[in-house]
Amino acid sequence: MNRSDNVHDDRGTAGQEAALSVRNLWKIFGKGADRIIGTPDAELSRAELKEKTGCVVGVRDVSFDVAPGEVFVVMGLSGSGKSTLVRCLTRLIEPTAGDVVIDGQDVTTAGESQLRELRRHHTSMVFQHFGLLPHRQVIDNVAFGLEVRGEGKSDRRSRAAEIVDLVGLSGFERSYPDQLSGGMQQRVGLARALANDPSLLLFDEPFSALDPLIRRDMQNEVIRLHQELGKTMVFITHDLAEALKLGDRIMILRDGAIVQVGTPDEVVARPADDYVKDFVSDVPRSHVLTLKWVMREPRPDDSTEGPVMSSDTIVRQAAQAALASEHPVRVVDDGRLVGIVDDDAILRVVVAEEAVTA
Ligand SMILES: Nc1ncnc2c1ncn2[C@@H]1O[C@H](COP(=O)(O)OP(=O)(O)OP(=O)(O)O)[C@@H](O)[C@H]1O
Repeated sequence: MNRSDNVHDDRGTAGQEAALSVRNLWKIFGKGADRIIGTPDAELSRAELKEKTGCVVGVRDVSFDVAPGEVFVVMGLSGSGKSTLVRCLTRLIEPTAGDVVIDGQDVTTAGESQLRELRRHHTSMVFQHFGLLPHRQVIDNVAFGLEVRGEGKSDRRSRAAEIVDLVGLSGFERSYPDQLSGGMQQRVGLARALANDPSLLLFDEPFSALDPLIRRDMQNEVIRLHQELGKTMVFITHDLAEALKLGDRIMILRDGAIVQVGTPDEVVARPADDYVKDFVSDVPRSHVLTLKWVMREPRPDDSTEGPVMSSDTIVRQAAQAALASEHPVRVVDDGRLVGIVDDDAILRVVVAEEAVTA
């Protein structure tokens, strides 16, 4: 397939070098997998291919770019290929075909030592099951990556202490993992991932095993850390609410292939197909949609006295002022009138949502 044909969405990197660039990535599990790509068998569905060859498609011809500082969420049902994809990025799983470039370095052709350097210095991963070393105190778990990298004890301890503080674990430096709650253990996981100052953080369903309230705290923690540190993040989840909360963009996978890539409001407003529509059907739309999706063209007879808002205002935030005014909202971007929002456009979103949640 022509490469440019398969780049679903590269707006995230317009005009700048991507932090992560993935092209035509495939992972097929099973014997003879590398002989399938490029043949008609590669076009078979996952079930058909398994039936015919015994091989299983984990990731199917996936291409995307992630911009520096972007939070890119990969979402899909169980078995859609999320974990396989994220593991292929640093070759914890060897891709069957395709290219991965991180910070300008070609991962797919990297030799052993380059790969080690990339894993130690450029990327870090946060796992669902924490992966902490049980016989080490928090401080030494956090410092572990620095130790592997060969840094001296006092340097790595002082760096680890900084990061422990950053993730809100001061006072627990000397605790062992089993003395901590699940949420706190995952804070250690986060701290360990941040300790080597990676440019790319990979999260594989990190909060799926946590209670809902702790999970919300941890999501807020990721948002805070992202605001403070500006790291590029690829975040895997099967939870749409989490995806919408964290993602600058969301990529939805089914059977290993991309179904849609878009901003949260795009995915909710224009689901690419019934699979995505199903996912977003019970999302509170007023919390996600912006005025851009509900405004209409201005007309010469429109009132000029309505409240002024930008097109990226969330409908829920606009609703009160919009409905309180006798005049429709004037949507103004960069000093230019780009649309009008009538009360009924707001009500359609809010009322439809009440019907869903009732
Ligand atoms: N080592 C393997 N050998 C064979 N098939 C595998 C292997 N690992 C994964 N698969 C298959 O690849 C597909 C994608 O699996 P993957 O674990 O990446 O999905 P996922 O979206 O991460 O699912 P989950 O949310 O359940 O973790 C599945 O059909 C899975 O059975």
